[in-house]
Amino acid sequence: MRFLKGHGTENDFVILPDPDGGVDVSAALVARICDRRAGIGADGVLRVARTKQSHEVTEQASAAEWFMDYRNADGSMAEMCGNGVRVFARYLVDAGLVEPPEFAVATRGGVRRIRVEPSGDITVDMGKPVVYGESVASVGGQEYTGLHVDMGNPHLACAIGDPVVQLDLTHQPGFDPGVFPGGVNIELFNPVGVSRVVMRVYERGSGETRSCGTGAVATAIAAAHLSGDTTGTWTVEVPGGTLTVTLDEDTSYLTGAAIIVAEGELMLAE
Ligand SMILES: N[C@@H](CCC[C@H](N)C(=O)O)C(=O)O
Repeated sequence: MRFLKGHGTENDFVILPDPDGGVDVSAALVARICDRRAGIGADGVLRVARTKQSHEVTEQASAAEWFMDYRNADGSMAEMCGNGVRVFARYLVDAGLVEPPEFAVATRGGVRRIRVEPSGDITVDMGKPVVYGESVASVGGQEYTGLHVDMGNPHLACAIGDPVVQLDLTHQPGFDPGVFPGGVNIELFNPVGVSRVVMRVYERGSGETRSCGTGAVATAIAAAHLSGDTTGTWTVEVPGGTLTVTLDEDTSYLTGAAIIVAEGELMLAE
């Protein structure tokens, strides 16, 4: 099986091109591929499928030719991945499968519009975040109140008073399973300037990662909420680099680098 490896601000993915729809990505196979010692190593897998061959895609989404079948490192499915869809887009462009600079990609969370910037960065229209109420995460015995934001996938974005660098994110943070029955991605951030935050994330199904695109938008929403804003541009510094999030009245945009670093033949099988 052919694969490629790519990342967006070091949120890394194995890409499995599957234009004919023959690749069966079981949870066990995904977990083996993502294993950083026994596999290739990644935060997730992006299967590149044709929308018309994908049963999970709605009628409306079939306007996009390609469907991002995203899996977390533990093999679980997620609705959306902001960095993943940008790396997916980079692959489609490099492979000549779409016409840049603007095209659409179908995801379980709906169709996402992509724009390749003159700089080479990739912007994705992430849709309008849905803000629910507050909830609480606990890390290392400390409780942090955050904002429950739905980006297609669930997030709890918590502002903390101290620098996020000192947090121990080697274990799953606590959260309210009554609010998040399907699990949640937890962002912890501290503001470091005007419209600028530093963020770390513990992702559902993948553990701590060096970046999370949907999490960066959820964090920008939470930071905007704290400063009484609803629109504007936020710089989100993550361990793997810097993302830019723009919020307007109708939608949100995520911009950053998306890079393919390798390709090869996968020897792992079912
Ligand atoms: N890293 C992603 C989010 C991937 C999915 C997430 N772990 C979930 O289960 O919802 C991003 O860049 O958005």
